[in-house]
Formats: sequence, structure tokens, C-alpha cells
Amino acid sequence: MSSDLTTELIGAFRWNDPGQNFPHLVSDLSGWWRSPSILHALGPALAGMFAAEKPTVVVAPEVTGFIVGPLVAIALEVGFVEAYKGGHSPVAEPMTWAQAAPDHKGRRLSLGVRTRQLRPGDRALIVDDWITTGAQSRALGEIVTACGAVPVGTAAIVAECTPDVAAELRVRSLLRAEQL
Ligand SMILES: O=P(O)(O)OC[C@H]1O[C@H](OP(=O)(O)OP(=O)(O)O)[C@H](O)[C@@H]1O
Ligand SMILES: Nc1ncnc2[nH]cnc12
Repeated sequence: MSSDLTTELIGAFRWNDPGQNFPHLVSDLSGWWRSPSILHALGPALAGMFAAEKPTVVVAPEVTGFIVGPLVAIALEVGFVEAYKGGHSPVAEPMTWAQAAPDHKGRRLSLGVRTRQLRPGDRALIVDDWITTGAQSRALGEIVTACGAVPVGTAAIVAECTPDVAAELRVRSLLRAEQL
């Protein structure tokens, strides 16, 4: 990745204090989406880390994955499949679901993808903004496999996971959380 993009990502990122006895700072990624040069460079930078694996589709979870995933899909010249988090209005067609382990907020989310959008033989690149426990990415890998497709790895802007999780999920990232 170009050092320009690293520098821009670090400069446009904020840790915010929500106050009201909230116990920790929260990440504010809005500066990344507001920057034309970051928005322009992100897709090619993330796609470039996995181009050799020849993905045929990008899968990413709501809600921030719906920003980052299509940028990567455009750069790879492949399509995009959205993964929904359960608990809101049902999607009115057959879905493949997986329950995630507790994530970075302690939630056990159900993640679901429209089954017809992942095909046997697809090589699916999972894309997300940030990987901490890896729970959501792992659940997406299970869905991809259940649909007969192959997960080729996880491309993230920020990795905050252990080396074991990074190896298991084949996480490649532009930044480590310690840089922010
Ligand atoms: O590695 P994990 O512990 O699974 O955490 C990573 C996930 O958490 C965030 O989503 P979150 O639902 O918190 O926020 P968002 O809906 O704003 O994307 C992030 O976008 C990843 O999807
Ligand atoms: N957006 C995010 N996703 C996952 N883990 C985080 N830790 C801090 N911000 C995060």
C-alpha cells in the first residue's frame, strides 16, 4: 500500500469520547468516507492484497461493510453480495444464516446472505472495515462455505485481531489498530 494512504487514514481517523459514563472511546471512521482521495484509493488498496487469489465476488456485512465492500468489488471488477445482521425486518427470500461467536461488543449476531447470490465455484473475498475478534468474518466464511463457494480471505482496513485469528481467517489489512 502507498504510505500516502496510510498517512491519510491515520490523519482522518478519530477516537471519540461519547461521555455519559461510557467506558471506552469509540472509533470514528467518518473522516475516511468524507475524504475524496481516501475513498478513491481504498478499493484498489484492499483489492490489491488479494488480486492473486482471483476472487469472483465480494461479501461484506452491514453496515460499514456496505461502504467498503462495493469499493473493493469495483476495483476487482466483480460483484458484491450484502450480508445482513439478524433482528430487523426479514429478507423475503431464502437466506443462508450463521450465528457468530461473541463479537467486539459482546453480541452474538446472526449473519445472513441471500442464498442465490453465492454460487458453487465462487471465490469469495470477505471485506470489512475492522476485524477485532473475527467473529463476524468467521460467520461469513461459514455462510460462504455452506453455499458451496470458497472463502479466499478477509480484507480489512484495520486489524485488531490476534495473530491466530489473522492466520485462521487469512486477514490482510492496511493498518493495525495500534497505529490509530
Ligand atoms: O471482529 P469482530 O469482533 O466481529 O468485529 C468486527 C465487526 O464489528 C464492526 O461492525 P459493527 O456491527 O460493530 O458496526 P457497524 O454496523 O457500524 O459496521 C465491524 O464493521 C465488523 O463488521
Ligand atoms: N468499528 C469497529 N469494529 C470492530 N472493532 C472495533 N473496535 C473499535 N472500533 C471497532
